[in-house]
Amino acid sequence: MAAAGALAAPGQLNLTESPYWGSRSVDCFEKLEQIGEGTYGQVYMAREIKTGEIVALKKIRMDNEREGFPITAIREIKILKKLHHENVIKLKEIVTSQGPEKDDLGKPDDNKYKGGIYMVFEYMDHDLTGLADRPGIRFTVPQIKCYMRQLLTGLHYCHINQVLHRDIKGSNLLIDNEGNLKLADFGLARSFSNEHQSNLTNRVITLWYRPPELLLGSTKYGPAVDMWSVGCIFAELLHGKPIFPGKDEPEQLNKIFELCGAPDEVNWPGVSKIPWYNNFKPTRPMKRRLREVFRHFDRHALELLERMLALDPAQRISAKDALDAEYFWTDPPPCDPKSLPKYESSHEFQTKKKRQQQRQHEENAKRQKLQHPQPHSRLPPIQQSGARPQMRTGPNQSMHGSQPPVTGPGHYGRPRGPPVGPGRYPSSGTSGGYNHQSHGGQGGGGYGSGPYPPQGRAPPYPSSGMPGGAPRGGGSGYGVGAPNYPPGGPYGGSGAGRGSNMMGGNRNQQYGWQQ
Ligand SMILES: Nc1ncnc2c1ncn2[C@@H]1O[C@H](COP(=O)(O)OP(=O)(O)OP(=O)(O)O)[C@@H](O)[C@H]1O
Repeated sequence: MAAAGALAAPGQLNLTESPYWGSRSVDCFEKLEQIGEGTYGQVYMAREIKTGEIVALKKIRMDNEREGFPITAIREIKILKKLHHENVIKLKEIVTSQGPEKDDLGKPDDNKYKGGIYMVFEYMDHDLTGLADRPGIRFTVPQIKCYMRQLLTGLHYCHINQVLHRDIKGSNLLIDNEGNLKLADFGLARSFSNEHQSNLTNRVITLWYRPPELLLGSTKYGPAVDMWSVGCIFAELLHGKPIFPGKDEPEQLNKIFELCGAPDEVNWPGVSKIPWYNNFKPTRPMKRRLREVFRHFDRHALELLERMLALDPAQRISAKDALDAEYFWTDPPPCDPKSLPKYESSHEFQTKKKRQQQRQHEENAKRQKLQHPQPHSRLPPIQQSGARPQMRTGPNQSMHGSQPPVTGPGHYGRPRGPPVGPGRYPSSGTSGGYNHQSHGGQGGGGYGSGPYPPQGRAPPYPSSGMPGGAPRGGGSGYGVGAPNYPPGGPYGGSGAGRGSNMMGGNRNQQYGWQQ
């Protein structure tokens, strides 16, 4: 049974501690390269000197000394010490650095005299975002089923152990070269209780994966919030690009309503009592269009997606029930993780960096060209007496005088920053709308134009993208019936929040979800 491996009685947590916890120095490890840059610190690939084992070291950022040890790190350590499952990242130990830390060249770094704390994790070769960003990657249906099943199994384990992850997204799903997928980054996770629902913050989960109940201001919520994010990832795997790439909270809600319909007391009993419902409820009817927009998906995939993307969290499918869905039990079956192809490591940080370097390189080449103009190699050379068009001037120029196209800004092009708040989100340009229909003159999806909730308890959403200022024409841009995305189409290969998509090279690529 798919779910069997995940089952563990609630409360049955392994609390055995490693004898090493906190007692060893980071000098027991040799840093090899940086593989991640998160909100809460850098992540390095490192080798344990004694054993040669490769691990990931996550440095806990202690920028703000006065606030002491960051609460996110305390939570992450506390929770990970309890969770032991093959689809949850393993925290092996905590190590410290006492005195001056060394910089990348091995010299003491003057700014780092305070000492540091590192979490030592098992090393994973990829994160899903980085893997999917590799050129030429194309996930097959059995592969998608395999990843989805592992994601759901890991999440089911968290949920029965009363842990909400609260930041499910591609870069937090780590994959090794044995095809194992593990949930990582429990910095926003927390325990919950089914009996006593206490108030929790609604400013969690990266915007594109954040469910409507949080966007509407709910502070009493449960595992269903993670299942919404899983639905977004599932749809992204099938569709080939993010389905709700909002640039701020109002736009995010608009995108959700355009696809999933507007919430009301009929489809979501109790919605009108959610704090910000009146501020954000659409002023015009919006039908649920998921089945229509994604009609090219496999029937069982669509059925499952419908249940993951239920607006009402009470009606949203649980991880356990999702594992029992027909989708996983009909042909083609999920593949064996071990049969998955092995790739050189790819983390979002590295793919972003490579893209940045490529862009830099192109800019330099352009600058060089401006300084030393040369005839355009694609145009017939201007005939000058005795002059021959210059061809290659250096190793950085291709035969044709042009560089391979860059697929827009880095994938998940949002700046790093707190996982909540507009600064973190893609700053622009994901407008577009469904490509087979226009919601003539909708001007932003018809939110009520009433006053926005005041700051404080109310949504601190910026006014951009709100009624009047909301992005016109939506922005979801679902390629109905067409699994590949023509360049310059409504999604315009670049300029969007993320140039390429989570699940494969770029937007023009075709994915293996069609049978
Ligand atoms: N165990 C690991 N093995 C390999 N790579 C890892 C590991 N843990 C983290 N990474 C890489 O580092 C990145 C950042 O890690 P993580 O998400 O834990 O940090 P964070 O500071 O919480 O980041 P964020 O701001 O995205 O929430 C991941 O996306 C992944 O690419």
